[in-house]
Amino acid sequence: MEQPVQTETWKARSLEELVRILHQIFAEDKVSVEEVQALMESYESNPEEWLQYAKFDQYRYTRNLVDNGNGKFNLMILCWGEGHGSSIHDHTDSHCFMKILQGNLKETLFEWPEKKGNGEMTKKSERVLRENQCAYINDSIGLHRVENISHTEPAVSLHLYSPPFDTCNTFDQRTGHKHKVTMTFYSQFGERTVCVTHTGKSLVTSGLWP
Ligand SMILES: N[C@@H](CS(=O)O)C(=O)O
Ligand SMILES: [Fe+2]
Repeated sequence: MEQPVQTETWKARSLEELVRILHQIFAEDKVSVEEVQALMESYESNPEEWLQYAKFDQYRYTRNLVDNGNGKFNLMILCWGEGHGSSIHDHTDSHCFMKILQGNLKETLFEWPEKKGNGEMTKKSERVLRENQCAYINDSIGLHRVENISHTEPAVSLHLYSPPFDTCNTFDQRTGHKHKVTMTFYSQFGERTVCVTHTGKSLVTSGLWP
């Protein structure tokens, strides 16, 4: 992704329109991070448009696929119950955009641990993302953990990953040790998915749960 000479300013008036413009943008050879971020921020969250994808779990955050971006990106809605959060993780060399559709999410940034490190991970910064804000992260910026710290309000976020990926690393905050994990979808296109392995074992995994 690169910065073009001129960045177009789009306004997405609905989730459907947002998806349509994203397809247009990602059909080009070069995609501007700033353009995608501004476009995602321009969409004013309307729950009527995304409620069909927002499926919550009582215990952990869920990942719900909205669109597979013609193979170029994955667009998904993440549902965070009160107190739900992710482990510290990377993004497998992809670009990650995260827009808040409802509530607030706290994002804590961490430095990559030393190769031979064996100690507490270094916190770089933290911030609270509010409704309609769109954040961006990639592996060169660092690692993060995302949390809904509210005890009373659920939170919903819209994530775009390009290129799509389904494995990443989670990190132990005390030791910096990493662990490769596979992520799955709790639902796809509004339908609940049940993941079954070749041995018939049902995978309860969906997100990067601590
Ligand atoms: N990257 C995480 C969500 S987050 O905590 O940024 C995921 O795709 O599950
Ligand atoms: Fe993330």
